[in-house]
Amino acid sequence: MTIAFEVIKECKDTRARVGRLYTPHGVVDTPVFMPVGTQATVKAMSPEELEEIGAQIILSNTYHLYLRPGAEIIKEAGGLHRFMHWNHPILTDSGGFQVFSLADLRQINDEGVTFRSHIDGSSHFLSPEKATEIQMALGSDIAMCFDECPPYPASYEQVEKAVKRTSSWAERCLEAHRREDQALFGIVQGGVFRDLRERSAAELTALDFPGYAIGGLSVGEPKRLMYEVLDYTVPLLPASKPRYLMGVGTPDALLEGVKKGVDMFDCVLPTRVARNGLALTSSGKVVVRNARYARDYEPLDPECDCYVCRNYTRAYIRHLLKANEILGLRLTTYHNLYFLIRLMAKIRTAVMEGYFLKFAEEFMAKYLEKEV
Ligand SMILES: CN(C)CCSCc1cc(N)cc2c(=O)[nH]c(N)nc12
Repeated sequence: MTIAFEVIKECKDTRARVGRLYTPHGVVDTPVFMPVGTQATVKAMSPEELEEIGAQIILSNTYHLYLRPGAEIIKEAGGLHRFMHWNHPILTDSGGFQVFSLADLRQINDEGVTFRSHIDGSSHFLSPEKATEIQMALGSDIAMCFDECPPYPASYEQVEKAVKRTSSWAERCLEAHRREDQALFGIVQGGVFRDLRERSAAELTALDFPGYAIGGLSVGEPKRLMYEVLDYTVPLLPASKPRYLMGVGTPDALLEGVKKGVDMFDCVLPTRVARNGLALTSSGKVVVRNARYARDYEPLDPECDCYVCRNYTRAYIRHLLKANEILGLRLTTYHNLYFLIRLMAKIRTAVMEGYFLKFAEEFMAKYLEKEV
């Protein structure tokens, strides 16, 4: 069995649950936030710092690694874990989303997708089989099916077509998948249309994947619409298998997602906003680049016990960011990742000890009390 999941504790007044995901590279306590390492690195962080922060599993991308350095090089290097010196679980996204969002799309048909590389304009073709082969070469613990994620908004017909393709491509990925030590997760599509979500979930759960992602959300739709879709989509997925909400998210969305029964999350937010000098704190967002912090000798978050908040001030980090010093990016990224990973640990404790709903309400009251 490449992957096993067990529910440890269910919340009595919400769908939240604490679980444990057993993978070839270690155990993951869920709910879990997965830092994104698109090009085989979580930007500005070393693997040792990720371990220090408490990262359990990271994400990487088929599309990017196929284009550069190429799956062959990573395979020759002994696989993605050896290549990037990360000896814990890795999940790779299939490239479906990136091809649609990054590449210069040439053609998409039932066979696959022809596109021009966003790096050098060279022409490429990705199919369910190829995306699966690349992930087998990378050797991630969890591979994702090659799916079609429609934009938002999208017409019913467009989303229906994407559901049909996603289901047919999922079967082809399953057919092509040959690695015993790698789990393949299905991705449910269906946009914001309930009947299409039901159809996609039914067709994918019939294929009996070891885990399921909810795709097609966090693509620009209003948050309340995402929550509405989650309310009726999560119950369609088997309770005994992990549920992964792709591309989410912010502290409020993580809490809502956990409340609605989601186990796994990924988002570029904490690393991306760090590069714009924005820190996540227990009282809300701190845009530490702002002049108001020039003489602020407090830590990014006075309530945070991370290495950065114990040793550096807002004034210093603001100086580094304004001076375009690399350490500024590193310190802000380190803190933002720690903040989200620590939030997930607090959530798991709250579910285990039966006060999750109270914890969520108190956290949100404080987090949104002011845009600092
Ligand atoms: C670094 N990230 C941008 C990539 C990781 S998560 C990407 C991602 C995000 C979102 N929102 C939806 C989807 C989706 O529907 N399908 C796939 N395959 N990936 C998705």
